[in-house]
Amino acid sequence: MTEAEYETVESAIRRCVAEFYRAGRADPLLGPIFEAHITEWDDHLRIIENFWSKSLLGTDRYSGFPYPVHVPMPLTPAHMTRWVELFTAAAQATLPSAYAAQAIAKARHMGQSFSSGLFPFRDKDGNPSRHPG
Ligand code: HEM
Repeated sequence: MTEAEYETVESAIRRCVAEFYRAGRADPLLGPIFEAHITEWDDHLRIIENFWSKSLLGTDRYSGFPYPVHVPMPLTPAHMTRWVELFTAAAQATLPSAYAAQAIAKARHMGQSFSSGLFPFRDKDGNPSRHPG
């Protein structure tokens, strides 16, 4: 990949993250959780850009562990579904199509794997839940 191609994808990632959080902060379900947990927005956006840079371009800019930060948040399966929906729309609107497909597949997979950790029980209707019964 040339330097110019690489920078094209990096700048698309920046647009993707900005668009995702523009929509996410305005979303009635996700917005309050973002606002409650994120105080340093510039730092957070850099971390998320670095996460996608590593995922899509194989850079070494991210070295964290995303799952544990989500455990204390009051998340439900509906939050995960909405997150993946908004991310899918942002990725399709901003990333070159092959990268959008790769990012969306990664987000869906992480959504499933977070959910299996966060919602190990079934509620009375048989839906995944954080609590038994
Ligand atoms: C597939 C779904 C998700 C993915 C791929 C994802 C990805 C990430 C990543 C990579 C980080 C950075 C972790 C770090 O600091 O190293 C993060 C942090 C965060 N995520 Fe998610 N996330 C997902 C779902 C959600 C949902 C549903 C919410 C709720 C609105 C959420 C809210 C947050 C917040 C508030 C932080 C910052 C936490 C902190 O710095 O203390 N995420 N996420």
